[in-house]
Amino acid sequence: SDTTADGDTFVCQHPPYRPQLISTSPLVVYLHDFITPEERAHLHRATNGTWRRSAITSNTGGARSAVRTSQSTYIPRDPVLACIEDRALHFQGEAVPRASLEPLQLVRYAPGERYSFHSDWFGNPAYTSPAAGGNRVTSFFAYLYVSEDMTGGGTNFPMLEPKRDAAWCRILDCDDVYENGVTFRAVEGNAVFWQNLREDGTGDPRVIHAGLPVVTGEKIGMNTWTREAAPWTDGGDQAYPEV
Ligand SMILES: O=C(O)CCC(=O)C(=O)O
Ligand SMILES: [Fe+2]
Repeated sequence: SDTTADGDTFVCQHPPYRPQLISTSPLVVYLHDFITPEERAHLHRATNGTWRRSAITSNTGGARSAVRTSQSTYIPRDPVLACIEDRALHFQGEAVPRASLEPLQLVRYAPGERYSFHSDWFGNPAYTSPAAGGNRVTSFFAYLYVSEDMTGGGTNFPMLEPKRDAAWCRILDCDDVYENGVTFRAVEGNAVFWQNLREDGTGDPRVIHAGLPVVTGEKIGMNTWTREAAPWTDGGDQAYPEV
């Protein structure tokens, strides 16, 4: 067991999360119960007072933009974050070094806030040198907190083939029109995993997506990005990039 900054005793126990294949090309996998209630509660508490207006490196070089109107924060790595990192690395086969994980980024949306269509991979080579970490190979976006009254706030992938079987409607927005592709509902504890880069290392345009506007309530999510290179030091406090 280990102790977090707020004095909790925490034992890293990976939940029996359940994967569902959404698409093989591009690879998109939905993960049920990826973040435990205890982890979510801890992360929610730890964000208290640390939120700042979100920035975007890929489009604006770290500037604030109307494209992304949410608030973001980074929590220094603690036993809870390290446990989630272990899970994300394990999911990708253990060969991925921890130092290729960007510091986990939390993002919070109030009513009217959103992240317009974007790719998580960088199109600008200025951000993908080996020293900068290379490009973002994969993304996990996890729903950490969704208030009871939250409406809107899905994660939309317009290029993915929609699923029409009603069995999917618990996790996908089945009211959406066919042309909009796939919209994941924000369901606490669940996560979406996808591959950003094609085999040749170029960014895959089929995984563009948006955090749709939250209409009522509040949504908090978390990005876990795995980079091509491994510039981040293992453990310890690090300089957090503006992304
Ligand atoms: O809020 C969402 O649903 C998606 C957020 C996102 O795509 C990002 O932060 O890169
Ligand atoms: Fe994104």
